[in-house]
Amino acid sequence: MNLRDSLKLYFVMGSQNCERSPVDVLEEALSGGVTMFQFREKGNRCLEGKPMMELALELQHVCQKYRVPFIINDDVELALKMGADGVHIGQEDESIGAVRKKLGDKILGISAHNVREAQLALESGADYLGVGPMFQTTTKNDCRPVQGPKVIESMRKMGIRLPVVGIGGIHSGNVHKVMEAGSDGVAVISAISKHPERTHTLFQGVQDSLLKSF
Ligand SMILES: Cc1ncc(COP(=O)(O)OP(=O)(O)O)c(N)n1
Ligand SMILES: Cc1ncsc1CCOP(=O)(O)O
Ligand SMILES: [Mg+2]
Repeated sequence: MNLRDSLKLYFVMGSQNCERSPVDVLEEALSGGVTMFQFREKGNRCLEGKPMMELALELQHVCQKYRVPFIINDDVELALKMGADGVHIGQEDESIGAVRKKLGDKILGISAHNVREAQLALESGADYLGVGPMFQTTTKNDCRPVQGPKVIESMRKMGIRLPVVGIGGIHSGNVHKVMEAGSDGVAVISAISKHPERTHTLFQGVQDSLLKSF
């Protein structure tokens, strides 16, 4: 699968986001249509040290079973140590160019909140952009103000063709707005971690929007 297709339904999750076993949640999500996974063990009640590493390895194993890319949030050294498929970093994390050098040809995702950040990420070697927050979310404490799907529209208008996923407050009722703005897919935490059975409706929403755009 190429990267644009892998980004259709991108599940981001850590144990702090789950009300049940994260391994079971991921397994259900993957069987429900998730196309890419990011391990984001961060915030209140998150695991550290050996328990974090053990969980990461278990989740990586599940992704390998479903042949879905396994991405690590923030921690480039952990990603290299584990042989993960890539890393996602934000504007407050390590410099994009330095991370690209360390990663070689592994997948590098960058958070972008506006056209300028998107352009810089593109020039520094990003493979895809995570753009948000699209809508109000309570999942990330230090979230930037809501940008809305319009920011993806403006990136496209300015000629940025890099694969893009919208993130933040996305659920099956608003996924079409993100896709109609020109996104290749959506990245979600709570819409799946709290309700893995809704994965099908989200995936269907992405597929319907892609079909309509042809
Ligand atoms: C796909 C995707 N997009 C954006 C983010 C947010 O990254 P960042 O701004 O670095 O914030 P944290 O997730 O590290 O808190 C993401 N993780 N994934
Ligand atoms: C990690 C992240 N980055 C921007 S918003 C967000 C949280 C997304 O969580 P949810 O899908 O539950 O709104
Ligand atoms: Mg980060």
